[in-house]
Amino acid sequence: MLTISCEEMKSMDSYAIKNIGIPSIVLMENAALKVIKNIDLHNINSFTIICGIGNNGGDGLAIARHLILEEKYVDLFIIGNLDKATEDFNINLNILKNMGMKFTHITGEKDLTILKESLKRNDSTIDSIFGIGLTRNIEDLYKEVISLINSKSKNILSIDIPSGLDGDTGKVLGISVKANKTVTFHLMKKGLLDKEEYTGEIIVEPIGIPKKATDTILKRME
Ligand SMILES: NC(=O)C1=CN([C@@H]2O[C@H](COP(=O)(O)OP(=O)(O)OC[C@H]3O[C@@H](n4cnc5c(N)ncnc54)[C@H](O)[C@@H]3O)[C@@H](O)[C@H]2O)[C@@H](O)CC1
Ligand SMILES: [K+]
Repeated sequence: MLTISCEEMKSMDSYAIKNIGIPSIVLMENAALKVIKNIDLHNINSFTIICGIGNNGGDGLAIARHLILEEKYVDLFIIGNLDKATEDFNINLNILKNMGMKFTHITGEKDLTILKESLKRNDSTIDSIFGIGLTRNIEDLYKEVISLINSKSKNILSIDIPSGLDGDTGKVLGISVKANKTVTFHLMKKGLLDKEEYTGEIIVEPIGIPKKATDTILKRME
């Protein structure tokens, strides 16, 4: 099976956006719908969704929106500096705000208590903290959040990459989510191979990046 690096994924993303003209928000929406497709909506009715402030978090916000439209119960948590959020994250956060969706911004211990209760109560946890943008060891509040996710969740679904796993080497950067299932976008990432303990079942879902983008980048990086 073809596996790619985070760098190659970023290049394919940006080729599709810049050279082919697919708006990045379209790719994000496609990604969200592919995750929804892999959720058993007949048996899972309540979700705790934890979002970072990058595009992995943006995926989580779009997923939250579609679950709400499916009349599911969603507790939404965001961790990170909202002033540094990406454009696509903000588009999806703005939509949720306009829909009247409340969220807990995790900034301290009291928010961790709210998170813990949510994780214990709900059927499923969706990990949308970090994807291919994880660059360094996870520390502090992020570490506490991931530890709670691992210890209190009934079932964990990771978006693109279990948060904490290096997408290229598979190394655990301080701590990593231990998912039951990971839905990764476009192509298999090198770092997910043989990491069952952290990825759980891996599902690879195309998100609308044309073959021309993939082939161009693979040729460039030969
Ligand atoms: N149009 C697109 O670009 C698409 C992107 N997608 C999603 O976007 C993800 C990549 O998004 P980003 O590149 O924004 O990055 P991430 O969302 O993976 O990372 C978020 C942010 O975390 C910060 N960070 C990294 N390591 C950290 C650490 N140890 N502690 C605290 N903060 C840390 C980084 O500054 C980064 O901005 C993919 O994994 C995928 O889920 C998908 O929606 C497909 C489309
Ligand atoms: K993730």
